[in-house]
Amino acid sequence: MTLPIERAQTIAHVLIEALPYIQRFQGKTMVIKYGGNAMVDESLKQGFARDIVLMKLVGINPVIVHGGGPQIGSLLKRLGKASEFVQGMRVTDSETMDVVEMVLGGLVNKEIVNFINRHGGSAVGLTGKDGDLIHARKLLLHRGAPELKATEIVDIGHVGEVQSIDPSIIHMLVKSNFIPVIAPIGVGEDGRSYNINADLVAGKIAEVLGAEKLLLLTNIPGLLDAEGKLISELEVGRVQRLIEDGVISGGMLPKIRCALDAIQSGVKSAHIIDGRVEHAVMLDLFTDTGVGTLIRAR
Ligand SMILES: Nc1ncnc2c1ncn2[C@@H]1O[C@H](COP(=O)(O)OP(=O)(O)O)[C@@H](O)[C@H]1O
Ligand SMILES: CC(=O)N[C@@H](CCC(=O)OP(=O)(O)O)C(=O)O
Repeated sequence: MTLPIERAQTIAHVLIEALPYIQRFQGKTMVIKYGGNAMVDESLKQGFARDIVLMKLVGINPVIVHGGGPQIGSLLKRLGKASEFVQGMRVTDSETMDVVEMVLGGLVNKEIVNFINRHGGSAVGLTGKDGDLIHARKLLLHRGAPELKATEIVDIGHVGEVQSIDPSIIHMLVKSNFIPVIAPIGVGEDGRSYNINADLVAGKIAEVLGAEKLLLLTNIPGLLDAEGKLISELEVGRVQRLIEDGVISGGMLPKIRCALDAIQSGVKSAHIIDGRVEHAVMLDLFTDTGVGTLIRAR
């Protein structure tokens, strides 16, 4: 079957327009955080898988870190357990930790791996335990006002923060043309598992790999201001005020913090984008300003 000439010309134009971006990003690493809220339906998941396979095919190295908060929440609910969050972090007792490991390291991780492989890629799923990838320590959250020296430490159980990353396994996989798909579970010095917010893991992995971009796919068009309008480029100096005024809250807090840390540590830019938009990854990659909120070093 041959394509009508107009259709073939359109395809040729699109490919030519993508060429400078492909040339610019060839050989570069992009860390993509695929949030649980962005994994909403089959066609979006397939579109995501296709974007990742295409990226790899044109010589860009995608490294995926995924979440799965809503998926953990729904299994907990079926087990009769409520989800509780403090500053965007899930309170994680031992029973919840088992569920987190099952859902993130098992169901969600393997679903993403499977989708990518079904679309022609070669994905390999890992948790932070595999290849000793993510070393974690217990996260101590402070509640209160530090300027009043009135902070109180809140214990939220088996929740971790990244202590260090050993990227050897990622380098090995990327060199052999595999696409790493990483679940945000870390291991402590005592061998215990820690539940880590996926944004924080993605940020640290982007730092350690010296990634070109950190893409954070979520379920909102980007960072919104007090009026609900999209902030298309975030000035770093504005962040503290937005947090103090309560404009940035909940799950957006770790996202903004990790994006800022990443760009301060050498990642060229971080983008918060709407994973519910079809081919969000391609749209961001192959346009100058991208879609959603751009955060970049000055
Ligand atoms: N200023 C803000 N702009 C956009 N979203 C915000 C803001 N403050 C809080 N949020 C919340 O953060 C959520 C995204 O974080 P989260 O639910 O953890 O997403 P994900 O599962 O994709 O990591 C948004 O859906 C929104 O409810
Ligand atoms: C400590 C903590 O909150 N961990 C998260 C890990 C998953 C995650 O981050 O998923 P999303 O990116 O889909 O929100 C959780 O248990 O929900």
